[in-house]
Formats: sequence, structure tokens, C-alpha cells
Amino acid sequence: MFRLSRRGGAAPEAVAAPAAALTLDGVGRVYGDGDGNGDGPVALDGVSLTVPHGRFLAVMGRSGSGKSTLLQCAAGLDRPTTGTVCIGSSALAGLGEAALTRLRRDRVGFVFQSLNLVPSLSVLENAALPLLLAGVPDDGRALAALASVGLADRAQDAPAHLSGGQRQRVAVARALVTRPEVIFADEPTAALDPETARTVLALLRRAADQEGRAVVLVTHDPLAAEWADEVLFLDRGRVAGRIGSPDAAGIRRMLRTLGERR
Ligand SMILES: Nc1ncnc2c1ncn2[C@@H]1O[C@H](COP(=O)(O)OP(=O)(O)OP(=O)(O)O)[C@@H](O)[C@H]1O
Repeated sequence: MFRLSRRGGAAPEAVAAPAAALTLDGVGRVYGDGDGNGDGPVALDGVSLTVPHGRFLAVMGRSGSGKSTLLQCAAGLDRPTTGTVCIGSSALAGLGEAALTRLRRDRVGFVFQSLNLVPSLSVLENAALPLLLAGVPDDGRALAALASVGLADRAQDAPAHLSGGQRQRVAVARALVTRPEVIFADEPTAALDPETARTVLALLRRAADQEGRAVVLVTHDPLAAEWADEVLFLDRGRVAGRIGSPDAAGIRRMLRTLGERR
């Protein structure tokens, strides 16, 4: 059903203009008393990165290295203590809560490990949910998104009647439906068998290659990270390394090096 090819599957001309979809500049996050002067853990410490449209970035690192905090700050779910985050040309720090909510709804897609579909809604209604929340009429986009993940024929089913992998594909369709600039995926394959995981990763890869989405994947799994164009490694909240055109063996070596450094 899907062509399970990794990098290099798309013609170079399929990649959109090189303007960055996501930019982090010197982002830091200190947990603590909540006023930005907390003395809690330094979860992020001066992280800078750029993800152009059509690029797939994986973020790795040991438990507690700051991956989830990075994703939360980058996606506008949390406010950094220092530094700036831009989605396209929009600096998140300049946005109030309502504008930030709109930006998350309209310009960002999320896929999480936990299969957070709404059980009382059909598969189609789940895929259409971001449009509904945005007050945008579904002009067939939700069904098209479901078709793109191979589930158009299950549109009227309840999520409970789908397998875990099929539900995660619905979550990917839902993340794609607003045609977001950036898709953030936090361990989206952790609960899936290897074959199903590959299907979901292929969908994310295709969203980057064929639709020009920027994809940011947080994962512990070298086999998942090797679908990315680049892997960024965090260690104690800092960027500790990067690998372009990654392969699982190189990723494992880097993870060992980071482990041994402590
Ligand atoms: N809400 C919070 N309050 C205080 N400290 C926090 C909070 N969230 C995370 N931390 C701390 O910030 C650091 C980074 O945590 P984070 O969850 O970003 O790491 P992670 O790399 O995603 O870990 P894992 O792989 O285990 O999910 C850790 O030291 C963690 O204990």
C-alpha cells in the first residue's frame, strides 16, 4: 500500500522553498518557581536549530536530556525561559495565549505516543477535528487525509474497531489535515510493532518529501531516527551532536559516546 522508502525517495524538486519552517535560537528552559528565575532543573540550555520546509529532524538523547521540553517549547505548548522560537516568520514569544492557541491549531500538527483519538467520534470526525475546532468547513480534506494514510474505507468506523497501528495512522491524518508547517511527533511508534512503525514513519517521511512539511520526531529508537534527514542529540539540555543522513549503526555509536561521557 505504501512505498516504504526512506530518505532519497523524493525528487529534489519536490522539496519546497528553503525558508525555515521552525527556528530555535538560544532556547533555554529552567523549571522552578515559574517566574523565569526558577532554580529548578535546567532542562534546555541554549539550543539553536533550524528545520526548513520539507526536512525531517529526529531528536534523540538519554532520558532526561531535554527532548520533550524541546518539543514542547518548539510547538508553543511551553514558554522557554530564554531564547526565541519561530514557526515560519512568527515569533512565538510575541503571541498572546489566544494567538498561540490559533497558531498551534492552524500551523502545527501533533502525533503522540498515546493514541489520543476521541472514542465517541468516528474515524472521519477524528481526522476532521482540527478543522472543526478552527471553524473551517471540511471540504473533503479529512477524507483525503484518511485516504493518504490508506484508511478512507474505515472513515465511518469507531476508533475502537481499529488496530493500534491504524489508530496511529488516523492520528497522522489528523496532524496533516490542516496542512501545517511543522509536524511534531513524540515517540509516535513506541507502542507499535516494527512493521506498523515503519508504515507510520513512512507517512511522516512522505509528509516531508511530498507535502513540504517540516517534521520533528522525538524518539529513543535508532531505527525510527534513521528515517530522518538529520539527528540532533541532546545531552543535559544542550546540543551534543548532529548526524546528517543517519543510519542506525552511527546513531547507536553516538548514543554510546554520549552515555560514556557522563
Ligand atoms: N514540569 C517539570 N518540572 C520540573 N522539572 C522538569 C519538568 N519536566 C521536565 N523536568 C526535568 O527537565 C529535564 C528534561 O526533561 P525532559 O522530559 O525534557 O527529558 P526527556 O529527554 O524528554 O526525557 P524522557 O526521554 O525520559 O522522556 C529532566 O531533568 C526532568 O526531570
